[in-house]
Amino acid sequence: MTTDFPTRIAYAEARDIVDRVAAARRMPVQRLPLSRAHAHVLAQDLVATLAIPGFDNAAMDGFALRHADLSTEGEAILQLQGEQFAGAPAAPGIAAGGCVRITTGAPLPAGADTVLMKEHARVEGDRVHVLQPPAAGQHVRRMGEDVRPGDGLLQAGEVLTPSRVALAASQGLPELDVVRRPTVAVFTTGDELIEPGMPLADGQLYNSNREQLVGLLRADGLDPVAWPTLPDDPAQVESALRHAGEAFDLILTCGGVSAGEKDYLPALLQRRGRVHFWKTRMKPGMPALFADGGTLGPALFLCLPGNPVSVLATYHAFARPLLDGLQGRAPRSSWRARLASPWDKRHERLEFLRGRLSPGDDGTLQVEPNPADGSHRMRAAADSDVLIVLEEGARHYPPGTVVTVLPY
Ligand SMILES: Nc1nc2c(c(=O)[nH]1)N[C@H]1C(S)=C(S)[C@@H](COP(=O)(O)OP(=O)(O)OC[C@H]3O[C@@H](n4cnc5c(N)ncnc54)[C@H](O)[C@@H]3O)O[C@H]1N2
Ligand code: MOO
Repeated sequence: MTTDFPTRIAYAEARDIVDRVAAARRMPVQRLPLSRAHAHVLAQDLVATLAIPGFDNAAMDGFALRHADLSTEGEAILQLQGEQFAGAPAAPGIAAGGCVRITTGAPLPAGADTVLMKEHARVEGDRVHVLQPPAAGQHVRRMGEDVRPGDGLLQAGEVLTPSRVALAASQGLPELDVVRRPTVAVFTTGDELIEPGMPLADGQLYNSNREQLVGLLRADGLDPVAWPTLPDDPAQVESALRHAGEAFDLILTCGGVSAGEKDYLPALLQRRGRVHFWKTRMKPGMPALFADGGTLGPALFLCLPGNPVSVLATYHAFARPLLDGLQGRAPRSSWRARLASPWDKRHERLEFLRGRLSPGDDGTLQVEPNPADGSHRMRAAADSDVLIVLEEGARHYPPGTVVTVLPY
């Protein structure tokens, strides 16, 4: 069969296509209050306007003093001249030989340069005995030592972790420009599928991929909508996908994308959509198909194979990079580990094995491949915590080989 789209391509080629399409379909920017901006991809650079700390202040509860007053031989005794609490403007100043009671975060009174911890002092009336003299400048947090005005703080493309949202809050910003998250519709397909909780007849099995996909998407900060399972009926498949294709940014399907008599998705997307690629030289997940919706609507369609482990692998191989690209997310870090056991591939294709990560005796990460490598072996996926990426080409992997791992 001749096709007008790439097929049986290398994973790197498929990823290039995904990345290119995603970049051309970047999601719009929206301004959100901080409390709703969490976990979004930032769409602006953030430059500091405020110094943090905004003023010299105490790092400990105790007494603000002038270090020069401690230079006498023997135990210094200072005159208590007042109090300085957090939230009040800095006290006017300390006279020679004096000190001011101060709490953590309170501005340092003019002239003071050091804080004596409460535990290192003994107070008798208005006299403060210095039991353990602090070093010059000790327990003082200097204005601007963390952030200076003009510093670059955050960059577009970074994910807003709680610490980053907090950093924006510390600059007094009530809102941030973030990338709108893609809306995602999830479809499972196949007459054999039954929802958990319903009785199972001969030849049927429970739908496990829906929960898997919804969980993967939620863990990536998305809010997917799972549609009822599509029956193996081309008219119903077309109708449902057309409705979803008009309403969502991305349609994720699983099953019905291979060569079976009831695999209707490839023909439908060739007829009504524009296929970017179908079939990649990888295992599992070979039949995955990626397309523009065309007359099915403006959505992108990523059709994953039905086998549960293929869903896991293709989510990481294609869906996550696509979602990252649509949101302009900065590249994720790549993790590597040493194979704890040898592995021989039975083919040259790129392979995503399941494995369990553990710290090795020498402190480097080790990964133990799970021998149950069939794409229906869900239990092996549940017993594991990473996908092990074995590149296309090489087949023999001795123990100790450094491999890329994708944690899940
Ligand atoms: N002649 C060929 N046969 C197959 C090929 C091929 O190239 N030529 N590819 C094989 C590969 S590789 C895969 S992967 C599967 C993928 O097929 P489909 O995407 O069409 O998926 P289905 O046939 O619908 O389902 C496969 C398998 O997964 C089970 N399944 C489906 N959905 C769910 C779900 N939601 N929850 C749990 N399990 C599900 C389904 O019952 C099947 O057992 O095709 C090979 N065949
Ligand atoms: O490539 Mo299919 O996704 O293994 O069983």
